[in-house]
Amino acid sequence: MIITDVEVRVFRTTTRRHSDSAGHAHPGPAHQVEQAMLTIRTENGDEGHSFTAPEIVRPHVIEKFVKKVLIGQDHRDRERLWQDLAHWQRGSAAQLTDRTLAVVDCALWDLAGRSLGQPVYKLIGGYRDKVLAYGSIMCGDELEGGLAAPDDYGRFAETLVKRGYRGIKLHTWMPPVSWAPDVKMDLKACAAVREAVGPDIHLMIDAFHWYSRTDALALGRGLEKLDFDWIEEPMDEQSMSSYKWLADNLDIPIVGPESAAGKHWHRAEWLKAGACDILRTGVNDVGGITPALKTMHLAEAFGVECEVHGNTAMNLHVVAATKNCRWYERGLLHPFLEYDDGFDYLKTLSDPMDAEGFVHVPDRAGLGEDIDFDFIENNRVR
Ligand SMILES: O=C(O)[C@H](O)[C@@H](O)[C@@H](O)C(=O)NO
Ligand SMILES: [Mg+2]
Repeated sequence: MIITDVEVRVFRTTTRRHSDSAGHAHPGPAHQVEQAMLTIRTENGDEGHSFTAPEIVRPHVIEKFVKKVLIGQDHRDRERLWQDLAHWQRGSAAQLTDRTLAVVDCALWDLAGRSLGQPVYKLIGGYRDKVLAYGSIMCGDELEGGLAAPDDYGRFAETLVKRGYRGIKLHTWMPPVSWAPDVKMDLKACAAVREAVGPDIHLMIDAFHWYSRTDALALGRGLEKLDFDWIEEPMDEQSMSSYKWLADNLDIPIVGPESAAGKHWHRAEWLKAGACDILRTGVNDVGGITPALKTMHLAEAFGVECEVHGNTAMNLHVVAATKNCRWYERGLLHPFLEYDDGFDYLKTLSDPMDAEGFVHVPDRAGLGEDIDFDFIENNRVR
């Protein structure tokens, strides 16, 4: 049970996802990027693994913080280990981020599951073994035949419904797209999708994240006419009072916060302030599965649903172990990409979706990621 080692393996993986100057993903030519696998090992050889960007687990962070907290400790003491790392953040000169807490916490949960031969959601306390997914479409672009016009979104939405999705979320156009942001164009894309899929498919929007209150109000009012389920992150989430104002002025549910710092503590303040109608959490956003569960339970105590941000196994296990969440966010999707091709370092998908739109939680131990260790070793760079 005692942690004896923390190891980072950095390897090359091929992807067609490219980030723009605002960090949003778009399709492009296949290229190689570096990925890191964090491994936490115990005295009896049990291991837990989790994946992240190499800079999140760079040597300074691992040697100065992670190893100092973990080595010599009982790996089952996830709550104390998480609290110890979280308390060190304040004095870390902003070097110990929520992303690092998240990857360490996920590897500890994976270790617990693998050592006991149980899926993580069953260790937490399973609620379901499958969940409806919404297709989370990439931000708009200026690619011919991509997501460059409202009808492109409509056509793509039709293919997603044929694939089995019962919910679709649009990320509309944002800078650096030359003419974005544009509320009217956002509403045209949403109208084209509603027209294309009909009244029974659930629709949501994740809009430009820095609209003014009046722009966000105009967008929300337009979405109410299109019977959208929710509006997400249309303004800077650092202004909680703006979201309180928007929620007071709109009927369509407001979902948030996704990107605001402060983990479950700040999300408690959003609920107390009435700044959202549906809360939001995400394993990477709040620092792990441990705080994501705290957020889910906090929302449940207020009778509030909490939607989980992001795909991958870590978020799927949170959704599978909680009741007050309707969807799994499967994405990001684009007409030029085949999401079901997965990752070259995983042998099978962590979030397989059937033709009825249900994602099934793999019945594999830990987070259930079917890791291709040979691929990682053969493509390892350090
Ligand atoms: O680039 C972003 O803002 C996020 O990756 C976004 O596209 C997506 O993850 C999201 O916000 N989902 O709700
Ligand atoms: Mg979002």
